[in-house]
Amino acid sequence: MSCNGKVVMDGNGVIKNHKCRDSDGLKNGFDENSLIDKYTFETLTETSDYLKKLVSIEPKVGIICGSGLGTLADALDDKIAIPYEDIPNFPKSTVKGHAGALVFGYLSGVPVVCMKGRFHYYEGYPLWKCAMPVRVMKLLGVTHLITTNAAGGLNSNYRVGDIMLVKDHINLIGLSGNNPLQGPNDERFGPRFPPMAKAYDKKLLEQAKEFAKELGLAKNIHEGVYTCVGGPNFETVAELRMLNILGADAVGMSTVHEVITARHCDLTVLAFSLITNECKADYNSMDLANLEEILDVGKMRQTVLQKFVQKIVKYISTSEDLQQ
Ligand SMILES: O=P(O)(O)O[C@H]1O[C@H](CO)[C@@H](O)[C@H]1O
Ligand code: HPA
Repeated sequence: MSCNGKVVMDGNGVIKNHKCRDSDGLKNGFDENSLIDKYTFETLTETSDYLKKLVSIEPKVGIICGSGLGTLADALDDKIAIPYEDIPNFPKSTVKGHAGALVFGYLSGVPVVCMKGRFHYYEGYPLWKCAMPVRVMKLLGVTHLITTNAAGGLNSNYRVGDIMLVKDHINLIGLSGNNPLQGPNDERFGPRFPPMAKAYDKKLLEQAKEFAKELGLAKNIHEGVYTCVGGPNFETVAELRMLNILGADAVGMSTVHEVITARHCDLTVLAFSLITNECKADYNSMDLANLEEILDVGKMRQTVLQKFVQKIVKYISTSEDLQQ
């Protein structure tokens, strides 16, 4: 039975024509937008094998470029960029500020792969699809993930242009029952119940803080809690107040599902947010977040962030105790 866009229910409210109700399970007949992971290990191996044949670079570090941060990929030497639309099983980027290419190359002499453009839940992709490139990175041989984002600053000490190293997250979408790991678990990726209490590598975070100071960012560097909302609308004042109470320091619409997927398959993770707007939980505030401003802040910080990431990648490649 196929899914033709019209949902047909039986008398008990059970969907009859949905592909994911078929008996052939994970491999075939799955609805594209099912909440449950459809990419099998074999499907993702097909994707990584395609890339391995095309590119001889064997990346050690994966980098995900946040909104307005695509220029992180421009700093690579000997770049090879492959548009997402040419990669088997890859979704496509649909948001301004996210170019849509996988870029292989070298940073400080270290082989890396960059996602120049990520996938967001609000684009209509289920979380497992948003996060699938992380598993492809793992299959390519990546051991460390650096994931970046543009985020609104909830912490009243944060200013536009500051950088927040993510020390922890609140998975708002996950707590309400939507998680990229939902569905049957394939142990070849990782365990059924992965711990998430130490998702962000402490040593890498401390070192990144030192690098930020060396780059003159001592007053601009923070560590804090990131929370991911579904978007695409920015938050209401009441929602911002709630996020403050929950203990979040920055809010965005990405990253958390990538980190969960990365930790599930045992990648070491560093994440940072570029604070692109200050979230004022005040009905009289005239500051309303908008994409153009967010992208401008990315431009303003592009050179220093390229240097920052370069230093981190070099450290990863040389630090004995971070080797996996
Ligand atoms: O998280 P990244 O991809 O950096 O993008 C952030 O910026 C966009 C809002 O302008 C949202 O997509 C938000 O998540
Ligand atoms: N809210 C959600 N996502 C964001 C924001 C914000 O204020 N700024 C950048 N991404």
